[in-house]
Amino acid sequence: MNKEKKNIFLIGFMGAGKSTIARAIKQKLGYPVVEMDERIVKEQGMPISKIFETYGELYFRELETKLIQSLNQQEPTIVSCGGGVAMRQENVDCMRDGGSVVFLTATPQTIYERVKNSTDRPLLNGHMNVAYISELMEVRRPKYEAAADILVATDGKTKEEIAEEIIGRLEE
Ligand SMILES: Nc1ncnc2c1ncn2[C@@H]1O[C@H](COP(=O)(O)OP(=O)(O)O)[C@@H](O)[C@H]1O
Ligand SMILES: O=C(O)C1=C[C@@H](OP(=O)(O)O)[C@@H](O)[C@H](O)C1
Ligand SMILES: [Mg+2]
Repeated sequence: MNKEKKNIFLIGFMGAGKSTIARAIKQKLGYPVVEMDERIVKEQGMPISKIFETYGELYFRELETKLIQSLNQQEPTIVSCGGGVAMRQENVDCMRDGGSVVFLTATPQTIYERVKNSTDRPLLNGHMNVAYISELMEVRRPKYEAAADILVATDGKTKEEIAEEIIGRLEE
């Protein structure tokens, strides 16, 4: 692993497993995890859906940018990004400066199965179906791909398998 690039940023669509895999990598490497959504929820004192509802999406996006720019680079950290973080070039520049960027993928069907009961992903409110997930994923895919150092498919793999694959590929 490149010692200058200490952090591991997990990016990808909602439900790709960023939060889950961040914890699985922590189990293996012992690095602390920054869960971006969780930090923002704590700081704002309300769930993501409430932040969107009260202040709008742009406000949330600004909070994401501020947070990613403030991340402590002193010790290696695993960063579980929100699914929209890689859509802003300034966020991507910041991630690429501070670490390795890992794009987790899953098919729209897999994503749907993973998030269908979720009530705190406001972008999917009223659109909880495979067709919409597929459409939004295609819009976002070029940005995820451009931001990433490596791409790891997650369909049909356990979190431990995915974590090991990521660690192995980053060590190459
Ligand atoms: N590899 C996997 N296999 C099966 N279920 C998974 C896998 N990765 C994540 N999940 C499940 O999918 C849901 C969404 O995962 P999460 O980590 O919250 O995704 P993200 O942070 O990318 O939105 C959770 O219920 C999680 O347990
Ligand atoms: O893709 C997005 O734009 C978002 C993804 C969510 O995080 P997860 O990817 O962890 O669901 C959360 O940050 C917010 O609802 C917006
Ligand atoms: Mg998450």
